[in-house]
Amino acid sequence: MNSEEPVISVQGLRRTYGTGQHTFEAVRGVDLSIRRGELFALLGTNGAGKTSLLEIVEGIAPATGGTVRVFGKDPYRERFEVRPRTGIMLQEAGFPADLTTAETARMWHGTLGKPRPVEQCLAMVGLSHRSGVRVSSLSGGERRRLDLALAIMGRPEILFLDEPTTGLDPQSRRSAWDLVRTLLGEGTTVVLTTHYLQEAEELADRLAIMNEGQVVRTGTVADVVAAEPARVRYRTTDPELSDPVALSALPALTGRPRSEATTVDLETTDLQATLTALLLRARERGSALENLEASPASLERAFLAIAEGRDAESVPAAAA
Ligand SMILES: Nc1ncnc2c1ncn2[C@@H]1O[C@H](COP(=O)(O)OP(=O)(O)OP(=O)(O)O)[C@@H](O)[C@H]1O
Repeated sequence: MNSEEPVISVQGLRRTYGTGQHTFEAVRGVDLSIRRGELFALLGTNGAGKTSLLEIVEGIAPATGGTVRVFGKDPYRERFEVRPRTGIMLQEAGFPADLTTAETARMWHGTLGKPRPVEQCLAMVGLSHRSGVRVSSLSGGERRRLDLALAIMGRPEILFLDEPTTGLDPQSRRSAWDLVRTLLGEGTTVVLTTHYLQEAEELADRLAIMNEGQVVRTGTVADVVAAEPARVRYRTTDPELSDPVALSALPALTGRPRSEATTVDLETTDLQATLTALLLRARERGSALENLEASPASLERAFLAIAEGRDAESVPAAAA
């Protein structure tokens, strides 16, 4: 395999659950390309299809349609070649409850080719002091960390992390991020799903946002944020500064200005240009812009716009 080729390549991927009249298409034609050594984050609302997609890429389930290649191979049909090179942390692991942390780790260790030592893995996730404790007595966050320890034990070239930090306290979450950064530094490719947008902002080289089984946005965090407008809001009693038609001449607006009672909302692709023109106009007229708020675009806003069906690219630009 050429080193320039993506380590994961997904084309036209579909996954349907059920048969006959009761089918549900959870993944509806997804294309993705993930490069060696990057962290790729998969974001989306509950039920968007992230896990359904990941399970196919992980080789756990077959695709209903389309193609997936991991290291240039089919991860489901050629599972025995692909699986030893990957590490998977599922949303729920299901360990035998009566084994201790160390026994669980040793059991998993025995199934791997060139594993990291058990003690090293437990230390990497901060669980050394819980080695002798039964899994049933671990806290939810400690179980997530044990999951992570097992996922990295086989020195995977690709690590799949499905909501790895759910249930972790803020300090443990940051420790997990540090561990992921260390693994990235060693050349590991990481595919992450998360509902913590800050996690994606901190870690992701590139990301995709899924909605209703499709990828609706992909790129770096900066690319995705750039597609989302900034917002300006103020209150005024000046009819000229609250008239949507008069305001439409302001530069860089996306969508039509909205005015309700005395509150005005604007969206812009260039916050500075719009604000400058607006403030000059207010000064010329001797009018006050009360409670003036200007908020730049963010990943959270881009996500919410997609989740609420207000996808930025589908909003028509205002007439200049
Ligand atoms: N075995 C199944 N049979 C039928 N429908 C399923 C099955 N598994 C998942 N689904 C449906 O497929 C859709 C996608 O589910 P999936 O778990 O992939 O979403 P997700 O993006 O991972 O969500 P979450 O963020 O909540 O984990 C959901 O509507 C879900 O109800």
